[in-house]
Amino acid sequence: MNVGIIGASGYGGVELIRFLNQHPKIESINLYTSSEEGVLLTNHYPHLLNGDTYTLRPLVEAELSGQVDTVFLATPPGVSSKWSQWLLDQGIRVIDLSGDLRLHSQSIYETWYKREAASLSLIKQATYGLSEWNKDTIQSSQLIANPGCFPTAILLALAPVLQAGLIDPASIIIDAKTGTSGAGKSPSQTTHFSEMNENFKIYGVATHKHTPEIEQELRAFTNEEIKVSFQPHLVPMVRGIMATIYASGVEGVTSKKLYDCLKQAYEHHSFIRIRDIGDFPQTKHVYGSNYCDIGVAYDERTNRVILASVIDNLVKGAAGQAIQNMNLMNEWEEHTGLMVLPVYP
Ligand SMILES: NC(=O)C1=CN([C@@H]2O[C@H](COP(=O)(O)OP(=O)(O)OC[C@H]3O[C@@H](n4cnc5c(N)ncnc54)[C@H](OP(=O)(O)O)[C@@H]3O)[C@@H](O)[C@H]2O)C=CC1
Ligand SMILES: CC(=O)N[C@@H](CCC(=O)OP(=O)(O)O)C(=O)O
Repeated sequence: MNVGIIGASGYGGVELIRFLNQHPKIESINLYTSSEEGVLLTNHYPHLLNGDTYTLRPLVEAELSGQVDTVFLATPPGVSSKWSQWLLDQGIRVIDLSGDLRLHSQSIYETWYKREAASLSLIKQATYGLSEWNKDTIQSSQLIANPGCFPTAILLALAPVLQAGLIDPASIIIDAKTGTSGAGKSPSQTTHFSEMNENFKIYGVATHKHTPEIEQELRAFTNEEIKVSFQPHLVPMVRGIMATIYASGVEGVTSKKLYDCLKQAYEHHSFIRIRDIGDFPQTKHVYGSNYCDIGVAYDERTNRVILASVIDNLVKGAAGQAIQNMNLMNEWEEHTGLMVLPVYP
């Protein structure tokens, strides 16, 4: 299969190349740029040199038409709304890593993203690509809205226990930490070394754009309106997300019940690893891989359920899940090209 990456020179794009390069079903990887036509990507990223120099191609219709079967959009907000419909009309499948098509409601998108939403007809064609939960709809879809990095870690941990009715949906508090690569490749005052080293920052207080995405998708597991307190923090590391989730337990809940519920939900999903009771994951346990590791405990003293979920934001939170979705769309084994162990230490 021939794939294209729009936004290939960004962090998500480069991570897509790392995995697609060793994917057995991929014949060619075509890279597109809106600003650096003809430049060799390996000038920016020498780590990619393996005989292939990866020339960036201009982002114009003639360069895409007939050249690619599937396109990954690893681009800032607004690009997907501009390109997706044209690509679909050419019979090209689209996997969008941006947040443009994840929210069903245009007005909710405009409130949280502070920009114009994509057309309703485009939004309606998109399937939310949480691979472990939406396999059937992903398989029959031409357009995937790849989940945000925080929602991926959070939904994977919460979905089973909410569906099983083990926690009170009205009591969810999510305290999340992320590395700086989540902000993309462009330098900024917020993320540069002197600001981030030996520092820990709260941001997007009660306003983060992943809040409505989490709430929208949680509704699918409870059939009721849920509001969550979601609070991200930037920590001095490059990759990784840890979401620590607190919720009140329902009567009779135990650590064992919670563990059994998670274990059973992911019995047939090789990328989700549930830790034994009392054992909690760290971001380094998933670094560079498509795994999501989840630990759980019940604190009887406070009636609080505590879940900790870790992913690599660039892999399971972006490029890895996007490739997992490509695999599902093509009915290939979902782990094709993705089974690498985390880098450790
Ligand atoms: N980083 C992460 O951990 C995650 C990111 N995402 C989402 O994935 C998307 C990409 O993120 P990331 O790779 O980090 O971002 P980067 O800023 O690192 O890269 C984005 C790339 O998009 C291209 N681009 C910029 N403007 C345009 C345009 N108008 N038209 C076409 N291409 C454009 C640029 O390449 P060029 O100038 O060559 O065109 C740039 O390299 C974003 O929507 C982000 O929110 C989702 C989950 C996790
Ligand atoms: C550190 C940092 O800034 N992280 C980004 C998350 C990246 C992401 O998943 O963004 P999209 O929803 O746009 O795809 C943020 O908090 O906005």
